[in-house]
Amino acid sequence: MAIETLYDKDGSLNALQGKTVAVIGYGSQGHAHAQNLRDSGVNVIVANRKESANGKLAIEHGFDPKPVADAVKQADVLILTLPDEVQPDLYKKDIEPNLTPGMVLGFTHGFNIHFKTITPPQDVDVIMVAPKGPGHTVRTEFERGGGVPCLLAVHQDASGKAADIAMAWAIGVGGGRSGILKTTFKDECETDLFGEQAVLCGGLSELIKKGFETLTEAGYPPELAYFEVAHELKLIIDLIVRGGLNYMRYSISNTAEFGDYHTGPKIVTDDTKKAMQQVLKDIQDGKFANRFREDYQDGFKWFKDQRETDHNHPVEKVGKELRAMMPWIKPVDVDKL
Ligand SMILES: NC(=O)C1=CN([C@@H]2O[C@H](COP(=O)(O)OP(=O)(O)OC[C@H]3O[C@@H](n4cnc5c(N)ncnc54)[C@H](OP(=O)(O)O)[C@@H]3O)[C@@H](O)[C@H]2O)C=CC1
Ligand SMILES: CC(=O)[C@](C)(O)C(=O)O
Ligand SMILES: [Mg+2]
Ligand SMILES: [Mg+2]
Repeated sequence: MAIETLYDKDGSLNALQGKTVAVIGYGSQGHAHAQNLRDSGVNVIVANRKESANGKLAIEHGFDPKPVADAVKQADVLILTLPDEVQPDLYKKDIEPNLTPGMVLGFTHGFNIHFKTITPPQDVDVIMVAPKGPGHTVRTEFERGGGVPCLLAVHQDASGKAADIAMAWAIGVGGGRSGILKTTFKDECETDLFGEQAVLCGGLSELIKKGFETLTEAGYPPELAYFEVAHELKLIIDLIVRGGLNYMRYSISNTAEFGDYHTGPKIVTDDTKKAMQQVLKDIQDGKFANRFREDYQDGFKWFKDQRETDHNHPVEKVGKELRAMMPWIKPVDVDKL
């Protein structure tokens, strides 16, 4: 079913003029929304712990990070860019008590509204602008004159202006340059969880790790394996981003294209698609959300164990060494962030 796609010409920043927007959480998404909106002429304040790396970065970027409750008291529009697992408790403690009629509660992912772990009062607007890209690229694309496509949704329209405010927000962060899709909190939440688990992050990480392990366990050098199954991915993805699978296949050799069709379905099989359908079902029925919350209540023990194991995967070690030899890609050592 076709979806309405909007661009800069379909809206304006007017609905945010004269308003104070508080970005709550200066992390991956928050630092981008705060700076992009400020660059777009919006009055932005930031809430974050001053002493953390993100708090210090906010100060470096010219903001004065405030405690959450203080920022809420000074704002007309709130943009919650806190971790999904943190939002419910912080909402109860610092946000809900300071909400006043006519305020706007904005999210960048529908998780807590969709799974009803946050239920706002009826007299505020509840909107979402969810970029279809990592927060750091929301900033870098904006800086280079582009923009990351965004999903836009209105969950509650107490003011009658919720859609205009959401559009001004989406335009202000650069979404109107590449496309703003009008959707619902439910569809954004379920498709985003599915995409990040089955394809973008979960599926892709396992493909890289198992491809690397297959080659190195067969005796090929780790450097060769890294370049083959990890580094070259961006070059392939860039072709797909510019011209779809067809352009990627146009650009690669006949040998590779033949192998693409010949072997692809053996790796990502019909059983893989059945597993994807089960993943989607577990998302839709809340099973994943419950698992995520349970582990959070348990101090994210399982999550931290997984993170530690993969942090030390051999592909990460050899990759760090090889990336350090390529200064033009601006290599990042996550251990130094
Ligand atoms: N990461 C991404 O690319 C995307 C994220 N989203 C959504 O954006 C939202 C934010 O995610 P993301 O940007 O990844 O989050 P991050 O983990 O990158 O940043 C979270 C920020 O919240 C702050 N924070 C955490 N706890 C508290 C607290 N108790 N009091 C004050 N500040 C706190 C952190 O500050 P401190 O540094 O002090 O801990 C940090 O600056 C989520 O809803 C996510 O689903 C949507 C699309 C993509
Ligand atoms: C970057 C993004 O879109 C994700 C994967 O959904 C996220 O970080 O939550
Ligand atoms: Mg996403
Ligand atoms: Mg996500």
